[in-house]
Amino acid sequence: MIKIQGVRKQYKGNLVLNLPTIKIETGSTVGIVGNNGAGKTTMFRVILDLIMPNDGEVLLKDIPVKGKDEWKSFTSSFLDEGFLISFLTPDEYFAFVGGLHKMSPADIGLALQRFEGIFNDEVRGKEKYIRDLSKGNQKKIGIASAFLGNPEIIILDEPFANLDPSTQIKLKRLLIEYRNDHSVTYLISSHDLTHITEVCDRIIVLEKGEVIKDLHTSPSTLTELQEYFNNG
Ligand SMILES: Nc1ncnc2c1ncn2[C@@H]1O[C@H](COP(=O)(O)OP(=O)(O)OP(=O)(O)O)[C@@H](O)[C@H]1O
Repeated sequence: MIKIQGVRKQYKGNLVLNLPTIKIETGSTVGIVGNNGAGKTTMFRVILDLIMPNDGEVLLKDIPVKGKDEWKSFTSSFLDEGFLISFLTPDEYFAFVGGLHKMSPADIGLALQRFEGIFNDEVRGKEKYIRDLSKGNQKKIGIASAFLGNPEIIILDEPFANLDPSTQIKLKRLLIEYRNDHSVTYLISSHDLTHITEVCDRIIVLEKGEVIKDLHTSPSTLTELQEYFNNG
């Protein structure tokens, strides 16, 4: 269970996030949508204790993220390329992240097998540094790394952005298949309403830091979201 309790974040007096109590059940897949500047990334950064809220708190499996470390062993994320180590090759980076989870090279290889289709022979076994890869391939490395170590909570900020259409479809399938095989809670932001409604069972719409809608996905959700953003 993820509990977000009255989180507010201000920058220079501007309130950019003003969340009510939000409870996210274990095993659910929650999509966060909203126009540019709505507060999606800020929300993820607060959840991951990368920035401090002015008010409120976040608990992951009842552990407050602020001041505790225990939640880090079951929570993983990829928000942006800043998470990568650009002077490593992809394999060196996977070894580094896998090492943090005490995974053997064989276990890392096994865990990455499900990403082979997504990597499309452009990521593993290459002697190129991450900094020299395309934005899309960098994103693939970050997303794949977030799945190392069997995390229980995975937070992905705009995972479909910068990926080619076939990779987006493969990623969508992978997210669903992984969820079917493992007990995982996802928090995923996206500007792609079709992908997000296909993958998520609950969708939260943010606007100027406020929750505008909190929907359980149904056959009418995509139309409802399209109408909402059409009128925005
Ligand atoms: N470090 C910062 N200093 C000042 N303002 C910030 C800072 N970080 C974020 N903001 C502001 O907070 C608001 C929310 O930004 P955030 O990046 O969370 O939005 P977002 O929904 O992720 O947007 P996008 O879809 O463009 O990625 C924006 O108005 C942004 O300018």
